[in-house]
Amino acid sequence: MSTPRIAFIGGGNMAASLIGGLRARGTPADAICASDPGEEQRRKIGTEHGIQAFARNADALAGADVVVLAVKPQVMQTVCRDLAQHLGEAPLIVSIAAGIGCDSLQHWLGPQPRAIVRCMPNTPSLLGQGASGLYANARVSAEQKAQAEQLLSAVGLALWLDDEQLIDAVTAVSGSGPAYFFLLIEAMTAAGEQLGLPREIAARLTLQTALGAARMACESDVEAAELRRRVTSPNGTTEAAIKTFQAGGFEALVQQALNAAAQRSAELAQTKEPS
Ligand SMILES: NC(=O)C1=CN([C@@H]2O[C@H](COP(=O)(O)OP(=O)(O)OC[C@H]3O[C@@H](n4cnc5c(N)ncnc54)[C@H](OP(=O)(O)O)[C@@H]3O)[C@@H](O)[C@H]2O)C=CC1
Ligand SMILES: O=C(O)[C@@H]1CCC=N1
Repeated sequence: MSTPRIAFIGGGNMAASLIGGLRARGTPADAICASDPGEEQRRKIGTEHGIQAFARNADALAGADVVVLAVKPQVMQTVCRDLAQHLGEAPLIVSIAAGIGCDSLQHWLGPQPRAIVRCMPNTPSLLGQGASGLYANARVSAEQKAQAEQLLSAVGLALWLDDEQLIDAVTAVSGSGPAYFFLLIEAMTAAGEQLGLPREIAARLTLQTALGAARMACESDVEAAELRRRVTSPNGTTEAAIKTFQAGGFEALVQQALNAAAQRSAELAQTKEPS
Protein backbone atom coordinates (compact mmCIF):
# COMPACT_ATOMS: atom_id res chain seq x y z
CA MET A 1 0.00 0.00 0.00
CA SER A 2 1.35 3.49 -0.82
CA THR A 3 1.94 5.91 2.06
CA PRO A 4 -1.27 7.88 2.68
CA ARG A 5 -0.98 11.61 3.34
CA ILE A 6 -2.10 12.28 6.90
CA ALA A 7 -3.31 15.63 8.28
CA PHE A 8 -3.53 16.02 12.06
CA ILE A 9 -6.06 18.60 13.21
CA GLY A 10 -4.74 19.60 16.65
CA GLY A 11 -1.05 19.19 17.42
CA GLY A 12 -1.12 18.49 21.17
CA ASN A 13 0.07 15.59 23.33
CA MET A 14 -1.62 12.69 21.59
CA ALA A 15 -0.99 13.98 18.07
CA ALA A 16 2.68 14.44 18.97
CA SER A 17 2.86 10.85 20.27
CA LEU A 18 1.32 9.47 17.08
CA ILE A 19 3.40 11.67 14.77
CA GLY A 20 6.60 10.87 16.69
CA GLY A 21 5.83 7.15 16.50
CA LEU A 22 5.05 7.32 12.78
CA ARG A 23 8.19 9.32 11.99
CA ALA A 24 10.40 7.01 14.05
CA ARG A 25 9.01 4.05 12.11
CA GLY A 26 9.79 5.52 8.72
CA THR A 27 6.76 7.58 7.64
CA PRO A 28 8.28 10.41 5.58
CA ALA A 29 7.89 13.95 6.91
CA ASP A 30 6.15 15.12 3.74
CA ALA A 31 3.39 12.52 4.23
CA ILE A 32 2.36 14.16 7.52
CA CYS A 33 1.23 17.65 8.43
CA ALA A 34 -0.63 19.21 11.33
CA SER A 35 -2.61 22.29 12.24
CA ASP A 36 -2.87 23.99 15.61
CA PRO A 37 -3.80 27.53 16.65
CA GLY A 38 -0.88 27.75 19.11
CA GLU A 39 2.27 29.27 17.63
CA GLU A 40 4.52 27.58 20.19
CA GLN A 41 2.77 24.25 19.63
CA ARG A 42 3.27 24.57 15.86
CA ARG A 43 6.93 25.44 16.28
CA LYS A 44 7.45 22.47 18.63
CA ILE A 45 5.67 19.87 16.53
CA GLY A 46 7.20 21.25 13.33
CA THR A 47 10.81 21.24 14.53
CA GLU A 48 10.63 18.00 16.57
CA HIS A 49 9.16 15.96 13.76
CA GLY A 50 10.22 17.89 10.64
CA ILE A 51 6.64 18.29 9.44
CA GLN A 52 4.69 21.30 8.19
CA ALA A 53 2.41 22.83 10.80
CA PHE A 54 -0.35 25.23 9.80
CA ALA A 55 -2.28 27.81 11.79
CA ARG A 56 -5.48 27.21 9.82
CA ASN A 57 -7.04 23.76 9.85
CA ALA A 58 -8.22 24.18 6.25
CA ASP A 59 -4.62 24.57 5.07
CA ALA A 60 -3.68 21.14 6.45
CA LEU A 61 -6.35 19.39 4.38
CA ALA A 62 -4.79 19.83 0.91
CA GLY A 63 -4.14 16.38 -0.58
CA ALA A 64 -4.90 14.54 2.67
CA ASP A 65 -6.03 10.90 2.38
CA VAL A 66 -6.56 10.66 6.13
CA VAL A 67 -7.65 13.48 8.45
CA VAL A 68 -6.95 12.74 12.13
CA LEU A 69 -9.14 14.76 14.49
CA ALA A 70 -6.90 15.24 17.54
CA VAL A 71 -8.56 18.12 19.38
CA LYS A 72 -10.23 18.01 22.78
CA PRO A 73 -13.81 16.70 22.80
CA GLN A 74 -15.05 20.11 23.99
CA VAL A 75 -13.99 21.87 20.76
CA MET A 76 -14.74 19.02 18.36
CA GLN A 77 -18.11 20.37 17.22
CA THR A 78 -16.70 23.77 16.24
CA VAL A 79 -13.71 22.16 14.53
CA CYS A 80 -15.88 19.75 12.52
CA ARG A 81 -18.35 22.42 11.44
CA ASP A 82 -15.45 24.52 10.21
CA LEU A 83 -13.73 21.59 8.47
CA ALA A 84 -16.96 20.60 6.72
CA GLN A 85 -16.66 23.63 4.46
CA HIS A 86 -13.16 22.65 3.32
CA LEU A 87 -13.12 18.85 3.26
CA GLY A 88 -12.89 17.23 -0.16
CA GLU A 89 -14.93 14.15 -1.03
CA ALA A 90 -12.46 11.43 -0.31
CA PRO A 91 -10.56 11.63 2.96
CA LEU A 92 -10.98 9.11 5.71
CA ILE A 93 -11.78 10.78 9.01
CA VAL A 94 -10.04 9.26 12.03
CA SER A 95 -11.14 10.68 15.37
CA ILE A 96 -9.11 10.00 18.50
CA ALA A 97 -11.35 12.08 20.79
CA ALA A 98 -12.67 10.43 23.93
CA GLY A 99 -16.42 10.08 24.06
CA ILE A 100 -17.39 11.57 20.71
CA GLY A 101 -19.38 9.11 18.59
CA CYS A 102 -19.35 8.61 14.82
CA ASP A 103 -22.94 9.88 14.54
CA SER A 104 -22.07 13.21 16.19
CA LEU A 105 -18.99 13.59 13.98
CA GLN A 106 -21.05 12.82 10.87
CA HIS A 107 -23.71 15.30 11.94
CA TRP A 108 -21.17 18.09 12.54
CA LEU A 109 -19.28 17.33 9.30
CA GLY A 110 -22.36 18.06 7.21
CA PRO A 111 -24.77 16.24 4.92
CA GLN A 112 -22.21 14.32 2.82
CA PRO A 113 -21.81 10.80 4.24
CA ARG A 114 -18.31 10.40 5.64
CA ALA A 115 -16.08 7.40 6.19
CA ILE A 116 -15.21 7.67 9.88
CA VAL A 117 -12.95 5.56 12.06
CA ARG A 118 -13.23 6.27 15.75
CA CYS A 119 -10.21 5.13 17.66
CA MET A 120 -8.72 5.35 21.11
CA PRO A 121 -4.91 5.29 21.11
CA ASN A 122 -2.54 6.01 24.00
CA THR A 123 0.64 8.02 24.52
CA PRO A 124 3.17 5.12 24.46
CA SER A 125 2.51 5.26 20.69
CA LEU A 126 5.44 7.68 20.77
CA LEU A 127 7.74 4.68 21.38
CA GLY A 128 5.89 2.31 19.07
CA GLN A 129 4.37 0.73 22.19
CA GLY A 130 0.84 2.11 21.86
CA ALA A 131 -2.41 0.22 22.28
CA SER A 132 -5.47 1.28 20.30
CA GLY A 133 -9.05 0.15 19.83
CA LEU A 134 -10.70 1.06 16.51
CA TYR A 135 -14.26 1.15 15.23
CA ALA A 136 -15.25 1.85 11.60
CA ASN A 137 -18.62 3.22 10.50
CA ALA A 138 -20.47 1.68 7.56
CA ARG A 139 -18.97 4.12 5.01
CA VAL A 140 -15.39 2.98 5.60
CA SER A 141 -14.10 0.94 2.64
CA ALA A 142 -11.77 -2.04 3.01
CA GLU A 143 -8.91 0.13 1.69
CA GLN A 144 -9.66 2.87 4.24
CA LYS A 145 -9.85 0.30 7.03
CA ALA A 146 -6.41 -0.89 5.98
CA GLN A 147 -5.18 2.75 5.98
CA ALA A 148 -6.44 3.31 9.53
CA GLU A 149 -4.93 0.04 10.67
CA GLN A 150 -1.63 0.93 8.99
CA LEU A 151 -1.62 4.26 10.85
CA LEU A 152 -2.29 2.82 14.30
CA SER A 153 -0.38 -0.45 13.95
CA ALA A 154 2.72 1.55 12.95
CA VAL A 155 2.79 2.81 16.55
CA GLY A 156 1.72 -0.30 18.46
CA LEU A 157 -1.11 -2.77 18.94
CA ALA A 158 -4.29 -1.94 16.97
CA LEU A 159 -7.44 -3.98 17.59
CA TRP A 160 -10.79 -3.61 15.77
CA LEU A 161 -14.06 -3.61 17.67
CA ASP A 162 -17.43 -4.23 16.06
CA ASP A 163 -19.41 -2.39 18.75
CA GLU A 164 -18.76 1.36 19.00
CA GLN A 165 -19.91 1.51 22.61
CA LEU A 166 -16.92 -0.61 23.64
CA ILE A 167 -14.65 2.35 22.85
CA ASP A 168 -15.63 3.71 26.30
CA ALA A 169 -14.18 0.55 27.87
CA VAL A 170 -11.04 0.82 25.70
CA THR A 171 -10.66 4.41 26.91
CA ALA A 172 -10.89 3.24 30.53
CA VAL A 173 -8.39 0.39 30.08
CA SER A 174 -5.73 1.56 27.62
CA GLY A 175 -6.52 5.18 26.64
CA SER A 176 -6.18 6.43 30.20
CA GLY A 177 -4.22 3.36 31.31
CA PRO A 178 -0.68 4.75 31.06
CA ALA A 179 -1.60 7.29 33.74
CA TYR A 180 -2.54 4.51 36.19
CA PHE A 181 0.86 2.89 35.79
CA PHE A 182 2.59 6.27 36.12
CA LEU A 183 0.63 6.83 39.35
CA LEU A 184 1.85 3.48 40.70
CA ILE A 185 5.41 4.38 39.70
CA GLU A 186 5.09 7.71 41.51
CA ALA A 187 3.66 6.05 44.62
CA MET A 188 6.25 3.24 44.75
CA THR A 189 9.10 5.70 44.27
CA ALA A 190 7.79 7.90 47.09
CA ALA A 191 7.29 4.87 49.35
CA GLY A 192 10.83 3.62 48.64
CA GLU A 193 12.18 7.05 49.51
CA GLN A 194 10.10 7.03 52.68
CA LEU A 195 11.76 3.72 53.57
CA GLY A 196 15.18 5.39 53.38
CA LEU A 197 16.34 4.89 49.78
CA PRO A 198 17.85 7.87 47.96
CA ARG A 199 15.16 9.16 45.56
CA GLU A 200 17.13 8.35 42.42
CA ILE A 201 17.71 4.77 43.53
CA ALA A 202 14.06 4.34 44.51
CA ALA A 203 13.02 5.70 41.09
CA ARG A 204 15.42 3.52 39.09
CA LEU A 205 14.51 0.36 40.99
CA THR A 206 10.80 1.11 40.53
CA LEU A 207 11.11 1.82 36.80
CA GLN A 208 13.21 -1.27 36.05
CA THR A 209 10.77 -3.38 38.09
CA ALA A 210 7.81 -1.99 36.12
CA LEU A 211 9.59 -2.68 32.83
CA GLY A 212 10.68 -6.17 33.89
CA ALA A 213 7.22 -7.11 35.17
CA ALA A 214 5.51 -5.81 32.01
CA ARG A 215 7.93 -7.69 29.76
CA MET A 216 7.53 -10.88 31.80
CA ALA A 217 3.74 -10.61 31.62
CA CYS A 218 3.90 -9.96 27.84
CA GLU A 219 6.44 -12.63 27.00
CA SER A 220 5.45 -15.41 29.39
CA ASP A 221 2.96 -18.11 28.46
CA VAL A 222 1.45 -18.13 31.94
CA GLU A 223 -1.05 -15.61 33.32
CA ALA A 224 -0.17 -12.60 35.46
CA ALA A 225 -1.80 -14.24 38.49
CA GLU A 226 0.62 -17.17 38.24
CA LEU A 227 3.61 -14.85 37.80
CA ARG A 228 2.46 -13.03 40.93
CA ARG A 229 2.19 -16.30 42.85
CA ARG A 230 5.78 -17.13 41.88
CA VAL A 231 6.98 -13.93 43.58
CA THR A 232 4.86 -14.55 46.67
CA SER A 233 6.62 -16.84 49.13
CA PRO A 234 4.32 -18.26 51.82
CA ASN A 235 4.34 -15.95 54.79
CA GLY A 236 6.97 -13.80 53.10
CA THR A 237 7.39 -10.14 52.26
CA THR A 238 5.27 -10.06 49.07
CA GLU A 239 2.38 -11.76 50.84
CA ALA A 240 2.53 -9.05 53.51
CA ALA A 241 2.31 -6.35 50.82
CA ILE A 242 -0.40 -8.05 48.73
CA LYS A 243 -2.55 -8.68 51.81
CA THR A 244 -2.25 -4.96 52.59
CA PHE A 245 -3.35 -4.03 49.05
CA GLN A 246 -6.29 -6.43 49.25
CA ALA A 247 -7.34 -5.30 52.73
CA GLY A 248 -7.49 -1.78 51.27
CA GLY A 249 -9.86 -2.95 48.55
CA PHE A 250 -7.35 -2.73 45.69
CA GLU A 251 -9.26 -4.77 43.07
CA ALA A 252 -12.58 -3.05 43.85
CA LEU A 253 -10.85 0.33 43.67
CA VAL A 254 -9.38 -0.49 40.25
CA GLN A 255 -12.86 -1.53 39.05
CA GLN A 256 -14.35 1.71 40.42
CA ALA A 257 -11.64 3.80 38.76
CA LEU A 258 -12.16 2.18 35.36
CA ASN A 259 -15.93 2.50 35.73
CA ALA A 260 -15.45 6.23 36.40
CA ALA A 261 -13.28 6.61 33.27
CA ALA A 262 -15.79 4.73 31.07
CA GLN A 263 -18.64 6.75 32.56
CA ARG A 264 -16.78 10.00 31.89
CA SER A 265 -16.15 8.90 28.30
CA ALA A 266 -19.89 8.33 27.85
CA GLU A 267 -20.59 11.75 29.43
CA LEU A 268 -18.19 13.49 27.05
CA ALA A 269 -20.54 12.44 24.25
CA GLN A 270 -23.03 14.88 25.78
CA THR A 271 -20.44 17.66 26.13
CA LYS A 272 -21.73 21.04 25.07
CA GLU A 273 -19.50 23.56 23.36
CA PRO A 274 -18.12 26.24 25.65
CA SER A 275 -20.20 29.34 24.96
N1 LIG B 1 -3.59 12.53 25.91
C1 LIG B 1 -3.91 11.24 25.82
O1 LIG B 1 -3.30 10.37 26.47
C2 LIG B 1 -5.01 10.82 24.90
C3 LIG B 1 -5.85 11.74 24.31
N2 LIG B 1 -6.86 11.31 23.47
C4 LIG B 1 -7.73 12.29 22.84
O2 LIG B 1 -6.93 13.07 21.99
C5 LIG B 1 -7.49 14.38 21.88
C6 LIG B 1 -6.40 15.40 22.14
O3 LIG B 1 -5.95 15.21 23.47
P1 LIG B 1 -4.54 15.77 23.92
O4 LIG B 1 -3.57 15.63 22.81
O5 LIG B 1 -4.26 15.17 25.22
O6 LIG B 1 -4.93 17.30 24.10
P2 LIG B 1 -4.02 18.60 23.88
O7 LIG B 1 -4.73 19.73 24.52
O8 LIG B 1 -2.60 18.30 24.25
O9 LIG B 1 -4.06 18.76 22.27
C7 LIG B 1 -5.11 19.37 21.58
C8 LIG B 1 -4.51 20.46 20.70
O10 LIG B 1 -5.53 20.99 19.87
C9 LIG B 1 -5.36 22.38 19.82
N3 LIG B 1 -6.59 23.05 19.41
C10 LIG B 1 -7.50 23.74 20.17
N4 LIG B 1 -8.48 24.24 19.37
C11 LIG B 1 -8.17 23.85 18.10
C12 LIG B 1 -8.78 24.09 16.85
N5 LIG B 1 -9.91 24.79 16.74
N6 LIG B 1 -8.21 23.57 15.76
C13 LIG B 1 -7.06 22.85 15.83
N7 LIG B 1 -6.43 22.60 17.00
C14 LIG B 1 -6.97 23.10 18.12
C15 LIG B 1 -4.96 22.72 21.22
O11 LIG B 1 -4.42 24.03 21.29
P3 LIG B 1 -4.60 24.84 22.68
O12 LIG B 1 -3.86 24.07 23.72
O13 LIG B 1 -3.99 26.17 22.34
O14 LIG B 1 -6.08 24.91 22.96
C16 LIG B 1 -3.94 21.63 21.52
O15 LIG B 1 -2.64 21.99 21.05
C17 LIG B 1 -8.63 14.48 22.87
O16 LIG B 1 -9.85 14.42 22.19
C18 LIG B 1 -8.43 13.27 23.77
O17 LIG B 1 -9.67 12.74 24.21
C19 LIG B 1 -7.02 9.99 23.16
C20 LIG B 1 -6.20 9.06 23.70
C21 LIG B 1 -5.17 9.37 24.67
O1 LIG C 1 -8.07 11.89 29.85
C1 LIG C 1 -8.62 11.94 28.75
O2 LIG C 1 -9.79 12.38 28.64
C2 LIG C 1 -7.88 11.46 27.52
C3 LIG C 1 -8.59 10.32 26.86
C4 LIG C 1 -7.79 9.10 27.19
C5 LIG C 1 -6.56 9.63 27.76
N1 LIG C 1 -6.59 10.93 27.89
